[in-house]
Amino acid sequence: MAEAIITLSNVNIYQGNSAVLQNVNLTVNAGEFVYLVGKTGTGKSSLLKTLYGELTLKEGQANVAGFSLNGLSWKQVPFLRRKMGVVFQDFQLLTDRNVNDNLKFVLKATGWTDEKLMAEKIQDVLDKVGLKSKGFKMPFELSGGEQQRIDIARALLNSPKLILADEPTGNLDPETSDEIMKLLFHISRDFNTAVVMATHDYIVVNKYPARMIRTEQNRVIDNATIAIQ
Ligand SMILES: Nc1ncnc2c1ncn2[C@@H]1O[C@H](COP(=O)(O)OP(=O)(O)OP(=O)(O)O)[C@@H](O)[C@H]1O
Repeated sequence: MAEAIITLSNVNIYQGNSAVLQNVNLTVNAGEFVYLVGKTGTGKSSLLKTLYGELTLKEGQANVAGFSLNGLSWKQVPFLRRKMGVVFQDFQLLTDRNVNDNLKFVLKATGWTDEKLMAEKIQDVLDKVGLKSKGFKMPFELSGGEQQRIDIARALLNSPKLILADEPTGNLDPETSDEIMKLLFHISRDFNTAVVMATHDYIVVNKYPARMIRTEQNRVIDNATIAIQ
């Protein structure tokens, strides 16, 4: 049987007192690639924030990467985050240190101490994103696409079962978007990592078809089609 990485049952998501999404039922399995689409303000980010513990789950049952979100305390959130990688459109590397040291900073912050193991892990993730030779580059020496790859490498540091990506191609030209999409599909397929990617980029969605869920009128619609958008 497929391993479920995300299971939401009868989940209601709020921003303040307003209900953004109601009665969300969703299962995402290991290695699955899922687009999250929907008009602006319909709750894509709120759903992702619930999944990574930024928005507290108030109603319903949720399990993400082996963690129950029911009654999850703020203290436990960092442990949940270590089980997933989160990729943002506007992630900034620390500008005062090279790529290796940026990645090492994240490893140390998530409890790694062994210098040799950290160096090996950094090489491993840079290799996975095709940037093995760029470890000594400073952030300003990297293109936008390379910076986004480093962000994906960062997300891979703790060998996550799940990657949540919020508009990862939002700032990129079409050719670079292609590279990032190929990389995300490769990660999902070859490392059995589930990827949930929020996007407005229908060129990308058309070119790289996958399961699609859509936020609309306080609901999440599974197996959505593009035509209705
Ligand atoms: N921090 C917040 N406090 C109060 N309301 C919020 C907050 N963040 C979002 N909202 C509201 O929640 C609703 C859903 O917003 P959300 O950001 O999840 O939508 P989205 O689909 O991700 O939009 P976009 O495509 O523009 O990123 C909107 O009505 C928004 O105004």
